[in-house]
Amino acid sequence: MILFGVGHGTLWKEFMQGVREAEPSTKYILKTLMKRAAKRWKEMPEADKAPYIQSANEAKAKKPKEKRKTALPIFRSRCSPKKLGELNKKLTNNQRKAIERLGFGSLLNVQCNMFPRDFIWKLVEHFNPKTRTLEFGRLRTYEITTANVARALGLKLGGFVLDWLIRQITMYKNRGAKATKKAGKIEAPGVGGCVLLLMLLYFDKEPMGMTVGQEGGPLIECWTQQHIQERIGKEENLELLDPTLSQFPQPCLRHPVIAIDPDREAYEVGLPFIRKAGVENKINYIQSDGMIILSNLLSNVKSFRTALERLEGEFDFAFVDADKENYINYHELLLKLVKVGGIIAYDNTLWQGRVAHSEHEEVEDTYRDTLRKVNSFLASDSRIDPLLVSIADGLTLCRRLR
Ligand SMILES: C[S@@+](CC[C@H](N)C(=O)[O-])C[C@H]1O[C@@H](n2cnc3c(N)ncnc32)[C@H](O)[C@@H]1O
Repeated sequence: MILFGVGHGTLWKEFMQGVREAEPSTKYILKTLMKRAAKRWKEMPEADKAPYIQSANEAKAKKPKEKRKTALPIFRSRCSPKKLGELNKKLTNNQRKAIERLGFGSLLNVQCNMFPRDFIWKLVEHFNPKTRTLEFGRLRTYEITTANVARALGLKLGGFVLDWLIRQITMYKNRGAKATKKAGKIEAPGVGGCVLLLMLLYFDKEPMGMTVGQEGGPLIECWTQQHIQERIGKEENLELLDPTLSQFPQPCLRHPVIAIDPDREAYEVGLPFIRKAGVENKINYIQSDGMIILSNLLSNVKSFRTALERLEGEFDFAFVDADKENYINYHELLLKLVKVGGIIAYDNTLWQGRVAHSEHEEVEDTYRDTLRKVNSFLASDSRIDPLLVSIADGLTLCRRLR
């Protein structure tokens, strides 16, 4: 919208005042008013525009633009139907024919220019590359076959695409979905392969009343952005969107157990005991970096919004036993997620007694200083009532006061 592109707050105010005075009983919707204001701006002689532009520029110079806080993406992917669509538009006829001859003609007709990252990430989390199935608890599993892939992408054979996808997701899971630092910036972990495919196949197997692609044509040619939005909307209505919540029986919804660790094997060490205790269905393991997940739970990322509404201030207890350098950062996020009166526990706060060594005593590990800082920070934080319990390696229990 031109009007706001140049920042004419003053013009808008004047315009609104004029509308209110001249048409006091008219109720316009904002969009209509904005269109009218934009038209007026367009028709205004340049000389009349000048003072508005000047005042907008002055206001801009006075107020430095605040950096928009966006949540860290959960994962990076090079899979982009939008870019593919843009590329397709630039192809010559000969190039298109060559692509068709190679058997990839359906990719020239890709309809979905949308990549719902959170949703796809959840499907990646639920995809078991060993069994080639999307697993949502024991009762909902969908096997992905090469024939499914071939149909979804309109290929003669889907084996190589599926093998590639499985290899990439296996690597992502084995590597540990850990954020990396590049040029001082935290980067979300990357997943290779055609991950969009997982979503199209899942929709095909769980259409939730939609008939897109049921004629049998390539799914990639059938699913448009509108279809995808509608289908995801249905998932939201059924409260299935967030697997964090969907896997729990109703009475546990308010208090799910979320276990975060980038190392799946570490989680699998405990799994037999979890199974023996019969509580596997109450634990949602997320293979990822703690900071990424906690900050996303508190962000406005669309599909996490449901989780936020339910989870902010809803946790009774949090246990932190990883990534000591981030304890203080976790603390800030956990103070939002854990309810007032709830407990946040930090492990290893005595660090085998080394935190009590004198300042000048030589020690060969960096965690001593880190944990000393953590201990002083917690001891002086008025939002909590901390208690350092001298069991095992030291466990600090913090009760949230406000
Ligand atoms: C000391 S072990 C935890 C042991 C577990 N709490 C227990 O008592 O059996 C530390 C774990 O933290 C995990 N970890 C390391 N960095 C992490 C991070 N950034 N986010 C989440 N977990 C992380 C490691 O993979 C490792 O499994």
